[in-house]
Amino acid sequence: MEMKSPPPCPSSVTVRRNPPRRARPTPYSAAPPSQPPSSKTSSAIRSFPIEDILSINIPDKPEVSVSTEPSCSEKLKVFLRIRPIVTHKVGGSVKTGGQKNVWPQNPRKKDVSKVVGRKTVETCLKVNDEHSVTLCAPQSLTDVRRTKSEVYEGFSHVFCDESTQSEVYERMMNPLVEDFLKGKSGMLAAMGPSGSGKTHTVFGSTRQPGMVSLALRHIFSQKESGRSKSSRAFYLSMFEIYSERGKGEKIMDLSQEGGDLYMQQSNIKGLKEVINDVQQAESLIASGMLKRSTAMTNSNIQSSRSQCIINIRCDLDNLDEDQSHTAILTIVDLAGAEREKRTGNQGARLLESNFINNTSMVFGLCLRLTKYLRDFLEGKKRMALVCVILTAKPGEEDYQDTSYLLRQASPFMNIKFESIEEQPLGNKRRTQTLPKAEQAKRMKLHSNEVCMDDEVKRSILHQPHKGYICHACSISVLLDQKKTHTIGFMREPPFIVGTTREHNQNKPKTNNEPPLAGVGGFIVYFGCVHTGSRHKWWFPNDLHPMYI
Ligand SMILES: Nc1ncnc2c1ncn2[C@@H]1O[C@H](COP(=O)(O)OP(=O)(O)OP(=O)(O)O)[C@@H](O)[C@H]1O
Repeated sequence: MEMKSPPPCPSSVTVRRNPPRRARPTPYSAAPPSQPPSSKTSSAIRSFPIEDILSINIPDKPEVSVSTEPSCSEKLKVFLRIRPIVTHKVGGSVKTGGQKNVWPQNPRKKDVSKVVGRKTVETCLKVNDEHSVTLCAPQSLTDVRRTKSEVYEGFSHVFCDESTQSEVYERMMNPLVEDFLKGKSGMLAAMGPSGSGKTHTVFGSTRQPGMVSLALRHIFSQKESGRSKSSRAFYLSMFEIYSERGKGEKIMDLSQEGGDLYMQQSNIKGLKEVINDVQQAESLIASGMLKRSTAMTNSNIQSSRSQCIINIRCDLDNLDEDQSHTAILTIVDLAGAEREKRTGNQGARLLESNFINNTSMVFGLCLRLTKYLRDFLEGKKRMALVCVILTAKPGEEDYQDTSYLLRQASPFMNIKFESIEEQPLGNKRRTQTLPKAEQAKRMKLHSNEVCMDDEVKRSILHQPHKGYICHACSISVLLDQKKTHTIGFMREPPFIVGTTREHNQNKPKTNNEPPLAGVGGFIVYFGCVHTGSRHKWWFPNDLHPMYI
């Protein structure tokens, strides 16, 4: 009898790196009320690293009304752009990587190997479809470490190496700009390893303008067509965050006469904003690019050595409704993550690399925490769309960089956040349709805030420190069972939005500190971007522990 031979062993196994998973819900229970508050409680809260974020200068009064419509959940948009393989000669050998002002002829082959010049270059990244890629380990690694190929899926869109700037713009940037023109803020951040095409995507070149130029042209073409009743004024600023020899970080205004900037309460002071027309805006970008710190590294002939941030601000005045509103479109070109081994950086360059890697990592972490920190990441910008474009290098020798990027970004795909729709400018505020009982519960955090009706206001005035709920973001200050003591803040899912400071003075200094002479306590700071208010709340030590 003829024996059938078993099927050959696959040389590589496909692993789905980011299968759709349900996040475990955050436990919704507080510590037992009987448990006395300890220093442990306050220190746990104090370790929540958002002190800086909370000091964002939020305007006292919101500029637009916020509806009480149920919020809808939105996904962080993550795009992947694969750079074409470029070869250049370094010391007689052909290397893949970035080369200044050399535009490769994109090969038409969709195979995993690409013919560049006379040399065949293996690629490590294969596009499966619009939303997924397979990362294939090079032969050398599969032999030694039995490294498997991995599928990464869930991207909003994968741009292959042949994609043009205008294709990327249409799919990724255009929705952001359209929303921005309607008064919604948004952010695009480009992240990826050094030399992967972040700066190319964001700024491009004269022949291939990038997202910033295309967005400006789009914005000004709308402005000139004067299609709405609103009057709009646009402003543009460009600055970089860099580190000199790894010592601290500095901010530099990249406008022509701009110099060093400094932070004041998380606001950048002295940043110049210009704009009248698209030419002026583009010349600011061009001169900013010349000023930006760049250097030659092994990965990129003109590598960005700073995080560059461009803000396009739009002040909308609705002539009919006598309302004004500000929206900001932020575009971030992050410096590329670098592996020391690959860049061969030393001395000052190495210190710079450490700074870049650290800030990129922190940015990555912030994005992972977006579902919690989104409000703070956005600062005063409401209802922002956040997009990330990952740029990847597909060369065989780029495997490690690309693998790191995809692994780091994989959790981004699952980030969802609650978005609360703003009413479009010019619409009258919706009237409250909530049941009376519910309305009574909805007390405001500050007596001078707007989304509060008179009934609620009266109840607050009578109980000025009992606990309030913000309509828009449902951050609430909880009361204990007798409704006489504040025991914490919560939200859906519950989380603390504040930081604490020991406060043992007998006599409170402000109205927010209830006059409980002789009782020590601590203060919780928190902010609400929807109502535009910052709050400070005092907790006596002998009250119930807080929700964490
Ligand atoms: N899609 C693309 N098409 C053609 N050339 C590209 C593309 N992406 C990048 N390049 C070229 O590759 C080189 C490196 O790109 P770029 O400087 O944009 O990388 P980067 O990610 O910003 O690097 P760094 O983080 O070091 O600043 C440049 O010469 C750029 O022109």
